[in-house]
Amino acid sequence: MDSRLRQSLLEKHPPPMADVHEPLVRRKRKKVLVDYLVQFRWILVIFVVLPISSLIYFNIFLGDMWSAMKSEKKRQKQHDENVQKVVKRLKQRNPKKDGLVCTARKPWIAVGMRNVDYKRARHFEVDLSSFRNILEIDKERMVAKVEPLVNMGQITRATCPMNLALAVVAELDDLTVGGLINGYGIEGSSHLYGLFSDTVVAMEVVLADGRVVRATKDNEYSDLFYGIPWSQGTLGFLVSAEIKLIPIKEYMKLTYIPVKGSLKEIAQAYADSFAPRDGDPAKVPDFVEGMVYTESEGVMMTGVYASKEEAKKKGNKINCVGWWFKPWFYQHAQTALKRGEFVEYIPTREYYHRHTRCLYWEGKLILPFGDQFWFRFLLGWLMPPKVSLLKATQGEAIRNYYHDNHVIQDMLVPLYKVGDALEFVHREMEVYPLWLCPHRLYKLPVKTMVYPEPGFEHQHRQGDTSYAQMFTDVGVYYAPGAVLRGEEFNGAEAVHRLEQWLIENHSYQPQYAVSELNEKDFWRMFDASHYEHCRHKYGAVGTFMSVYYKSKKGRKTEKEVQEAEAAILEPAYADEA
Ligand SMILES: NC(=O)C1=CN([C@@H]2O[C@H](COP(=O)(O)OP(=O)(O)OC[C@H]3O[C@@H](n4cnc5c(N)ncnc54)[C@H](OP(=O)(O)O)[C@@H]3O)[C@@H](O)[C@H]2O)C=CC1
Ligand SMILES: C=C(/C=C/[C@@H](C)[C@H]1CC[C@H]2C3=CC=C4C[C@@H](O)CC[C@]4(C)[C@H]3CC[C@]12C)C(C)C
Repeated sequence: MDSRLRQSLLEKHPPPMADVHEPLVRRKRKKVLVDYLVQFRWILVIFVVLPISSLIYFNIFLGDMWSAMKSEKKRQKQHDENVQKVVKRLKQRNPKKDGLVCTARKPWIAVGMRNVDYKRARHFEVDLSSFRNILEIDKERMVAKVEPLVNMGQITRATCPMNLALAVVAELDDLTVGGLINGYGIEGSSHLYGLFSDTVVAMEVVLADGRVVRATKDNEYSDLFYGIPWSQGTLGFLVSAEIKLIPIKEYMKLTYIPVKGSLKEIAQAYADSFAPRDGDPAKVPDFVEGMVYTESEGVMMTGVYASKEEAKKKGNKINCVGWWFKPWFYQHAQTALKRGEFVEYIPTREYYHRHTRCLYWEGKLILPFGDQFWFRFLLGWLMPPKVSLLKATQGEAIRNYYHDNHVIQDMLVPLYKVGDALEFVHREMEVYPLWLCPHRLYKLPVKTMVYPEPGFEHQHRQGDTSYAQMFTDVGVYYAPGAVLRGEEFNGAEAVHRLEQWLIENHSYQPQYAVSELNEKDFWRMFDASHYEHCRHKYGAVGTFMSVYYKSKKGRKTEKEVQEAEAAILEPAYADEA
């Protein structure tokens, strides 16, 4: 059918949403200045962002080396002194005139997408910038004790040479332990270990009244321990965390499995790649991720740790994906669609950070020729641009462009609903590639902000166990099909529909993303009961901002700031004060 005729028919008789499997047909959109700013952003990126990024990376590298050279005892001593500075700073706050408390980390430095508007309104900052040391690597307890600003690049550099790693190593080098615990963190090992916060053994927290406590699963602060993940730093300041380590080997033996079929079939092949239907644990890989390239093509990747002896055996292919001139990882994986299934050995640390160089596939939009051979060879060593510098140089126009004409969202959905989620995204957004990464969602002794579906354990669905439901992060990052075709797209509306879909399907959206949720819907998605219990019990109300206030999109008005500050006066809170 002629596309104009189809469009006018669709406008006159819009089909009911639930039946539509085809993406919506939309009107053409006129190009405006910001389209050109985005199109030619590469000029600024090449001449300003990339050179400064590499200087910053080098500087940070020297800082990490400097920190590593200090003795463990010295690092611990400095840590204790810095904790006392946090306590002192909190005590300086005058609740009558100072704003509510948050960290002093600048909005553009954080990796997330939300605008962090609460740091642009009245607030009281506590500087945690000196908390960037690995305090101890305890090989006997298999635990790493680290400060919250330790990042993923730093930790893998320290642990991989010892054949150890955090059980969940979030992918981008710049992600910090503090952000991953107070928010969410995930990687291809989360089908075994859960989210980043599930791998934490103990947290050292400074509470609103200046008390310093160590919370674990089973001590008197266990409620705080379970309350902190997803709380966005609204219960207290995390000043160190003890995190589970696992033994690893030098290489990841990675199998690339091409899949062709409908989105539902791709979802099934993805589930089969890591959750064997017969439940045989020997068939569960150490690592897994899926990439969906079109509505009918995907590649599933499963990894198993391998020793260097095995990797170097004759006939095995070693691929050092971390070299600057190598093809971008998502494009390399895509070749499986033409080549068929193949296996290769990737050095483990390079594997952990495989999407860093091209920021998943977002790098393609920022530097359209960044994936070309000549660029990779000549300038690839400068990649990636630092997310913080991209944010610092993007200006209001590009920032809004990303909200209106781009999607950066994750949908955390039960595994058996992945097919539905893929169809939803295809229909509403047509974003490709999509990232699939499974994670366990544990049944905990308390109902935390995110929790498995009630009664899931009686359904015996693929991937589930009696103690955890298998979920999947469907990562939706890139320009939607409509935008690529020059058609109209309303990012805010699309995100709103996505969030409603998530709520209706017992699914979650990480709070680093831009959200359109109002307060009522926020608390329909997340459970408030345990969080509120901790807010009251640990005196956070009236000192720390609330998690919805932090997650809410848009500049804060003076009225909103005052309301947030006045929360302590509300009767429910006043009783406890
Ligand atoms: N692979 C993955 O898992 C990925 C995860 N992400 C997301 O990025 C975020 C991490 O980004 P990053 O820049 O490291 O973190 P951020 O600085 O963005 O911190 C995230 C939140 O955690 C709070 N927070 C951070 N440190 C502390 C602390 N020591 N004590 C109390 N609260 C704290 C921050 O509070 P405040 O606002 O007061 O500063 C903020 O609300 C995560 O939340 C994650 O969702 C993004 C990409 C990939
Ligand atoms: C959640 C995951 C990964 C997410 C990444 C793909 C995104 C996380 C933060 C994103 C970005 C932040 C700020 C930006 C500045 C803009 O001017 C351009 C885009 C971007 C670089 C943007 C790009 C995507 C992210 C890196 C995991 C769980 C997979």
